[in-house]
This record gives sequence, C-alpha cells and structure tokens, in this order.
Amino acid sequence: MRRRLTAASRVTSARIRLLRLLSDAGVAPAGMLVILQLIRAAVPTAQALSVGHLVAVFGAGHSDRQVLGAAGLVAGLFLVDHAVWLVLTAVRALVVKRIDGRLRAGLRTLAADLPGLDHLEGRSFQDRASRVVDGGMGLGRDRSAGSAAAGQLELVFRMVSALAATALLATFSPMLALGLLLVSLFIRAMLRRQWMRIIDVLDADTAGQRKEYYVSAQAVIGAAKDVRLFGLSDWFAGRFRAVATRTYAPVYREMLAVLRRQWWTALLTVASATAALAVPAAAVLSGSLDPAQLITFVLAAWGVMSISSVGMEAYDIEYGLRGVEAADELAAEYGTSGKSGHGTREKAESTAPVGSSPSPSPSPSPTSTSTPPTVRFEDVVFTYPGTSRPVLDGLTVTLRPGETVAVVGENGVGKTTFVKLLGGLYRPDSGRITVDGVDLATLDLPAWRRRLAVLFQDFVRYPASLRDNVTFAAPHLAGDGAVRNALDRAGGTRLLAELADGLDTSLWSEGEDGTDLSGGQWQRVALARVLFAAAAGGRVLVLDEPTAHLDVRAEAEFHQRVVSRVRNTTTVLISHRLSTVRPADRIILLRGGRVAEDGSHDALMALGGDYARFFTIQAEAFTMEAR
Ligand SMILES: Nc1ncnc2c1ncn2[C@@H]1O[C@H](COP(=O)(O)OP(=O)(O)OP(=O)(O)O)[C@@H](O)[C@H]1O
Repeated sequence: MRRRLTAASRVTSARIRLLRLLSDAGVAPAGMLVILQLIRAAVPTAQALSVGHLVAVFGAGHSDRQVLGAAGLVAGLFLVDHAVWLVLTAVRALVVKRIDGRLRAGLRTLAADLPGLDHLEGRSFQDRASRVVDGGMGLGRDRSAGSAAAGQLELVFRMVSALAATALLATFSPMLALGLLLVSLFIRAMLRRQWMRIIDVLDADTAGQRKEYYVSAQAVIGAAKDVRLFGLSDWFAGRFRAVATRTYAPVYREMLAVLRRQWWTALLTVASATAALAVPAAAVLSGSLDPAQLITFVLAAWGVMSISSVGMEAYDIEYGLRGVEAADELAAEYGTSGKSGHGTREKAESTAPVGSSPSPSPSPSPTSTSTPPTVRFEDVVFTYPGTSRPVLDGLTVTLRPGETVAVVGENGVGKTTFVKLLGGLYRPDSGRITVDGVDLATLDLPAWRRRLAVLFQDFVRYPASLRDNVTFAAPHLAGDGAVRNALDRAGGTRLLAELADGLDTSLWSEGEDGTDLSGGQWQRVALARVLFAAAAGGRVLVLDEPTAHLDVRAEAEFHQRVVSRVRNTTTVLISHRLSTVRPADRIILLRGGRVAEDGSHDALMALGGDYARFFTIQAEAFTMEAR
C-alpha cells in the first residue's frame, strides 16, 4: 500500500512538473491553449444538451423558427468544435516548439559550461542528452518534452469534459453516472498500463543511433566517396534492415500481446454501453423520461465513457516525460559542478590532485599574463574514463618560458592526451600540473585557456566565413591587418587571393554559395587561427601535427615561417615528421606514458635511442626516394 502511495505521489509530481513546463511557452500561447482546451472540453456536454433540445422542439411541434434555431445551435457547436480544433492544433505546435526549444537551449548551455570533456566520454551523459532532444517515434507527431506538457493539459481537460458529462448524466441517475465514470476510469487505467509497456520497449532501443547512421551515411557527402568507391550501398541497406528489424520486432510482438489481452476490457466496454442505453431506455418505457431527454443522457453517457480510451496524449506524456526527467537529472548532476570543476563531479572528486581538497574553488591566475609561464607536469598519471590502462603514467616534464619543445613518440603514446591535460580538458588521476607553481586545478580555467593557442590534429572546419575561421579565438581583434598577417604566416596568402569574396568568403560548402577547401588549405586556415590567437595574447602555442596536410614546400618552410617568428611564447610542437621538430630547443620522446628521452636533436642523436633510430629511418627513406 505504501509503495503504491509513493508511486502515485511520484506520478502526480511528474504530471505537475509537466504542467509547470507550459509556462516555458510564454503566457500568451500557454493561456490560449488552456482556453481552447476548456472550450473543447465543454463541447460534448453542450452537444448532448443541444441535440436533446432539438429533438424536444421538433417533437413538440414548435414553430419553424424555433426548430431552425435549435438545429443552428447543434450545427454551430460542431463548427465551433472544428474551428477550435484547427486553432488549437496550431497553438499546440507553437507551445510544443517553445518548450522543446527552451529545454534544448538549457542542455546546450549546460554542455558548453562544463569545462572538461569526460562527461562526453561515457554513455550516461550522452544517453540522457539524446533523450532530452529525442522526438520519439510518433505517428505524425513529435513525442518530446513539449508534447508531453501539451498532452498533460489535454488529458486534464479530457477529464474535465468527462466530469461535466458525468454531472449532466447525474441529473438523471447519479448511480449510473458514477458507475460509468468509475468503470471508464478503470478501463482506461488497464489499457494505459498495457499499451505503455510499448514505450518501455522503445526506450530500451539502443540501436536507434546506429540505425540513423546507416541511413544518413548514404546521403551525406562525408561517406559518399567510400560508399561509391567500395560499393557499400547494399552493405548499408542490409545493416539498416537488420537493426530496424531488431528494433521494431519487440514492439510489434508487444502490440500483438496487448491486442490478445483486449477481450475483457472489450467486455467491460460493452457492459457499460449496454447500461448507458438500457437504463435511460427503461426510464422512457416507464414514462419517467421523454425521448429528447433520452438522447441527451445517452450522449452524456457517451461523453463519460470517452475517458476510457487511451488517446495519443497518453503516449506523448509517457515518452516525453522521460526526456524531461533526463533533463532534470542532467541539471542536478552537472548543473553546478560544471562551472567550477574540470569535468563531472564524480571524476573531479575521484581524481583530485594529491594534497588538494576534492573540489578546489577556482581562483584567478596569480601569474602574469603578459609573459609565457613555466608549466610543470609532476608525476602525472591519467586514464581515460571507462578505460583501465593509464595513458600517462608518471609523466614529469617542464615547459620553460619561451622555449620550443617538440613532443614525439609512436602512435597512441599520449601526445595529444598531454595537450588535453595542459588545456584542463581532463584532470590527472594523480600527480599535478602547475602554472608558475600554481596548481592548474585551482586556476580560473577560462583565464588559463585564453593564454593557450592550440591547433589540434583534428581541428574544426567551422561553417563560417574565412575571417571568422581565423578570428574565433579573439573576435574583438578582428582587424583585417591582423587576419591577413596570421594567414600570411600560415601560408594562406595565395588561398586568400583565390577566394572570390576574400576574407568574407563563406567556407560552408553545404550552405548557399559556400566554398569548400582542400585538406591542406583548411590546415593553413586552422594554423592561421592559432597564430592569430597567439598574437592576441596566447602565451603557450601548441601545434599538434601542424604539417600533416601541407605540401613539401610548405612543410620545409614551416619552421622558418611559423615557429621561428613566434615571439614571447612557449611553443609545443607535436609531429611525426622529425625533420619538422629537428630545430626545436628540446625534443621529448614519450614511451610508456612518461618521458623516455629529453634533449636537443644533437643530444638525442648522440644518445642513440629511439629518437635517433626513428630519425635515421625517416632520413634513409627520404634519401632512397631522392635517388
Ligand atoms: N577519448 C578517449 N577515450 C579513451 N581512450 C582514448 C581517448 N582518446 C585517446 N585515447 C587513447 O589514448 C591513447 C593515447 O592517445 P593520444 O591521442 O594521446 O595518442 P597520440 O600519441 O597523440 O597518437 P597519434 O600519434 O596517433 O596522434 C591511445 O591509446 C588512444 O586509443
């Protein structure tokens, strides 16, 4: 009993939460929806009365005017109902869109405010985030949080409508009215319980995303080359069919099972309908009711019984509510930790730096921002969330102000991970990272990041103008001279001259009049972006594989053109092309998650370790090619 009461109170508060969501749509649309629903709720009872009145005036031989008036009332009510339905559909769509928009905007802000990346690693955040934006599998309508709120309002007024009909029927027979209402509510509860299990089955569909991928991969430009050249179209179609069958088969099985269990709810419905007809008919036969009243009360009984059916709104509520709950859970879990920590609360607590409190409060950087800082990794151990093997395992290294440090090592050794930790995107499991002696965990992260200019290996190709692509890190400094200068140093001057609209050329190839660039051209733009950021105050410049897409000449000129012209900045250069890193002040070779070799090119060549071996292999390959 207690469990039932708890469950009932949980359902009630969830339903109230849905109704409160309506305020997100704005007072005018939400208020209008309430008024329209109220009008529609009054229609069945008004129709019962008006049709009864029409029969009464017709049978009693009233004047033509009176009959026409009564018929006009009946017809008018039908018209009003239809017109209200049309307007209501439009207002409902607006309300749904606004509520969903607010919820999605909240999710975007929450995700963007989280300074770390670890929430994006596990399924927990992703699953709940996609539940918030999920429109569900609805027959012609969205099954979102907004539709759940609108559906809840619809249900409230369906109830109001049934109660109004009950009150009208009770003027004839309170017993019949109450009995019909209770049986109808019971049938509804049973039907709802049976059909809503389908929502559980749909919710358990974890293959949905893959299904989407198999469909979209064939239609988007990214995979189109592979699909054609490898002849993968049939493979994609086959995978889609397999996943779709796996998704929908349990849904159809559940539907069949529910249909097989319908016989006794059908029996109850037939019994209710028989009582609704027989009791007023018996009263007519005994002379206590006239035919006009018979019509009114039979229609009223129909109005009461209408609550027994499970309408689309029930699915909307059930499905959309899970999106609302997911949004609430995300807000509770990540809403506040995101502002101050590096990532999720759990990760922040479990990996707090040695000797510091679990959730250090951020403080402004005490270091000067005009000079490059001394950055130290002290015995840093780091394991990606959801994995067990540490990528960095006791990494100790110092980046001294103004020096150029190259980081090299085999694929997967942790070079990019080192950069991610430097940017505060993850926190070490143990050990610490200091900036001028201050633990990075206690620094104001946004302020620290303004001192970094990072070119990632998988840099982003923003669908925006060339100018925006260069100035994103410091839009307030977007003077043409600075942009051209950054492009020039990145080797992008010729590219700029070739583009029809110069700096204003749209690099959004999918947009109207947009242009796309080659891989190497994009790399120059991305390089210009970080050089621009460095000129705007970035004191630590990180270049992860900056020459991977560049042609031979650009690669050969890279050090001269880019690295040697950087002033008042520490440069971290990651590259597999050892000729690119050769001029660096220091070269660090990572192995087993820590520094294995550290020194200038000459020193490491003299050491005769891995660096010397790799360099010799590359040099020999070039010499052989040259012959
Ligand atoms: N988000 C992640 N989640 C789990 N493991 C990851 C993640 N990112 C990287 N790894 C793993 O961490 C290891 C180090 O990756 P990282 O990208 O730092 O290597 P890298 O030295 O930059 O490699 P490369 O030279 O190929 O660019 C790899 O084994 C990789 O599989």
